[in-house]
Amino acid sequence: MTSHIVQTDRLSYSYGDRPVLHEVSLQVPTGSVFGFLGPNGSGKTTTIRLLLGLIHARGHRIKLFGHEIRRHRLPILRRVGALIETPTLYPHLSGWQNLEIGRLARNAKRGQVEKVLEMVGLTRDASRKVSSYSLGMRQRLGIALALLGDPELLILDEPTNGLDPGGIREIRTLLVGLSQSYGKTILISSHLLAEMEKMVTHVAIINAGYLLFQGSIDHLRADQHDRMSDISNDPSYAIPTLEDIFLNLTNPLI
Ligand SMILES: Nc1ncnc2c1ncn2[C@@H]1O[C@H](COP(=O)(O)OP(=O)(O)OP(=O)(O)O)[C@@H](O)[C@H]1O
Repeated sequence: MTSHIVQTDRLSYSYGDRPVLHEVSLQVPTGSVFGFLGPNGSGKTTTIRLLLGLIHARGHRIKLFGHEIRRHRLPILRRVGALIETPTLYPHLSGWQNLEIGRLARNAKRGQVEKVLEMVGLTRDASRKVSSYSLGMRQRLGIALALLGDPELLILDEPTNGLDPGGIREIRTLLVGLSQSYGKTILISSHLLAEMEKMVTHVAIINAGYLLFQGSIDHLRADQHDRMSDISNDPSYAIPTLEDIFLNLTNPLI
């Protein structure tokens, strides 16, 4: 098993003549819950689309599971489950039926539907029409779709967008459970720093297409705590929150 499940090497990308990513070298540790954090428009979705082979950056090597996506796209993508913002669901069908369609499309084993329903806590609601689901339940169903085929890596782009605090908490509990009980590596993009802080083990912080930091959240906190205590000359400076750190990285005081 490779120690980094996702690796990019100075990845840059432009839409036409407009550069939006600048030499981003991401390293996502296997087994981590990796928060890919940055404000709107910072380049998170573009990076994720590149990782999934949906768009291509000429001359760049992107590796998933240690293999280059461009050369081994299909076998790699079989090991990845992805959800980009809101899932495409059939509202007039039940949760179970939506998953069965997904299972057939992915050629996943029988029994997978029941398994993923249980993983996301939707077993009791499986026979209800999706049109009667809350937004949070729809997102969980989207994650269940991504889990069909038992992928080792889940890539979720802003999965909590539009959810109320209860819905966000449900997704957080679900993702922590998927990591701890099922050993999934989860790459999750978000601009909700306070929320991410409660669930991630590692972070990458991106702003305007530049990667400002990546590493474990403990490392980030310790590093920034030292920097901020130096600046304030007060060693008892409180442990900074991710929001403090983000502001400090994007508007450095020194
Ligand atoms: N298809 C496209 N054509 C041209 N420019 C694009 C396209 N998609 C995104 N962009 C631009 O690229 C930049 C990065 O966008 P991207 O969607 O990757 O950021 P993001 O961090 O995911 O933001 P958000 O959270 O708003 O989705 C933005 O300036 C955006 O306007």
